Amino acid sequence: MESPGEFPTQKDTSKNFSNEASVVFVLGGPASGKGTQCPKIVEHFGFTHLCVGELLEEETKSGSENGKMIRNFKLEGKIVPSEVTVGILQQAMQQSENKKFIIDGFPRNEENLATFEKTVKVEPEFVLFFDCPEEELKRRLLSRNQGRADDNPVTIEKRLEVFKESTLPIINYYSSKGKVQKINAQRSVEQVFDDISNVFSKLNPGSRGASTI
Ligand SMILES: Nc1ncnc2c1ncn2[C@@H]1O[C@H](COP(=O)(O)OP(=O)(O)OP(=O)(O)O)[C@@H](O)[C@H]1O
Ligand SMILES: O=c1ccn([C@@H]2O[C@H](COP(=O)(O)O)[C@@H](O)[C@H]2O)c(=O)[nH]1
Ligand SMILES: [Mg+2]
Repeated sequence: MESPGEFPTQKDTSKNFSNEASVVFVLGGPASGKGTQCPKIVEHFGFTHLCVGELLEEETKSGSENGKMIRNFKLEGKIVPSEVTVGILQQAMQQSENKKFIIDGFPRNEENLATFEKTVKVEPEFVLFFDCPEEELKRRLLSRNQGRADDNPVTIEKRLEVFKESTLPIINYYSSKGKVQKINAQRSVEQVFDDISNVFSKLNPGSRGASTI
């Protein structure tokens, strides 16, 4: 167990966030297109994109003990402990002027969700779910070619397993609450964004104030 000093400060932000932050979670299998579509949502709908995988990647460059641990977890396709991830995410939310967030690739499992609910205390307006067949995900992962250490055949298999075992239940949980907006992600980038635009135009997230837990 690392010293508490290793973690970013986790202030109780319930007062800050409960009345002003608006959150949309963006979930889907690895390479389903989340990182391709989120900048378009930023451009057209004024959200701030927080890609949790990238925030964790930045931490690996800090040279901290947490950074080393995160690098190993990512290489093994495992989900980083929630207190670390939520600490980093919460810090990014606090530092942002904009309080409308699309949170990409989180929550990945029950522990992530429970820690976010307990700490950040913001209920997502909805979950944008990129639905894509596994064969297409594998094809995209093997041809992404962006230098990601976790885009190798062994880690890809692990990430796909973790998605099915740990993240699909989170999507099903929000689905049972009527909060999932499912997008067919196996179409062109433009067609996928057309559907996303329809969802954001219809639901207009961020317009009614925050949803608190
Ligand atoms: N609609 C699409 N059709 C075909 N290829 C796509 C589409 N959307 C994205 N891609 C390609 O698939 C690959 C993965 O996309 P992207 O990085 O956006 O996925 P991701 O969901 O963010 O993945 P990860 O969870 O691994 O970060 C990239 O090479 C991207 O160019
Ligand atoms: O909430 C999260 C998000 C990501 N991770 C780790 O990062 C990699 C890559 O994430 P992408 O969203 O696919 O870019 C993922 O495999 C996990 O190891 C995490 O632990 N928790
Ligand atoms: Mg991504």
